[in-house]
Amino acid sequence: MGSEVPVISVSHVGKAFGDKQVLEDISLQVDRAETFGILGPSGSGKTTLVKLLTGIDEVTSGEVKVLGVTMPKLSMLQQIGYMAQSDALYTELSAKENLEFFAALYGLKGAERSQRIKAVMELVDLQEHLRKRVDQYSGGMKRRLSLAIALLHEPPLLLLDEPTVGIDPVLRLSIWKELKALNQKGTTIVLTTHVMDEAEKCDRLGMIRDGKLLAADTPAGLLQATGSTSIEEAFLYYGGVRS
Ligand SMILES: Nc1ncnc2c1ncn2[C@@H]1O[C@H](COP(=O)(O)OP(=O)(O)OP(=O)(O)O)[C@@H](O)[C@H]1O
Repeated sequence: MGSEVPVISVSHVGKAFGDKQVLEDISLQVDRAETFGILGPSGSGKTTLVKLLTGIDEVTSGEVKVLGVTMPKLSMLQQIGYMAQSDALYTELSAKENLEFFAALYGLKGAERSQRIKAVMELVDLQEHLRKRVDQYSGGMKRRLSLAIALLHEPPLLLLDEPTVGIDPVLRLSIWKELKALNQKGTTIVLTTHVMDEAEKCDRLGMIRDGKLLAADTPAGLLQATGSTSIEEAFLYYGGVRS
């Protein structure tokens, strides 16, 4: 494991929008098959960091590498399944048409395409709504369809921005079960969350506040470092409420 190129390598990354510094000197690595959770108060820079990892945005300083390749790099989209915070769906099309559009983008064809569409729709429990137009979907259904699209091409890296918002607890559990199964097969997962019991399921957590990475450690390591008995307490220790 030690000799492998890290799936994600972030070195001294800064990001500014105009004169507003949003991320400052962030360095971190995520290894293959890790689940890395990004925690931080609203506006602390989590989405900005995820967008730098996808290559949608570009760093102002420092460097982001995914699987050894300096980002942004368009061809790396094949390697990444990205679920944005606001759903990027064609609402006037059916779920099936949305999935087919993205499948084509990822070069999935024929039987493999049909089989993947079926598998991901079953996973998010939307198989009965495949032909429904997305503008008739509820908010939670749209989140689930977005997750299905991120998983469609079985990418080695999943970048999920608040993946389970608006998803009921039962389905959330089954989605986590699947994420963990993907993990065991070697998929690397980076996600942002506000849900503390989800944070506990991550192998490691990065605590961000005001654009700075204050700590990155296992949940147990963070509890120990902060003298906390819960991740929520550790989150508050790192400035979860005050900014
Ligand atoms: N394109 C942009 N132009 C200017 N400022 C931006 C832009 N994108 C993000 N920001 C600012 O960067 C800061 C961090 O935003 P970001 O969305 O990364 O936070 P977040 O931690 O994901 O928040 P939340 O938990 O509410 O989603 C905010 O102050 C936001 O206003």
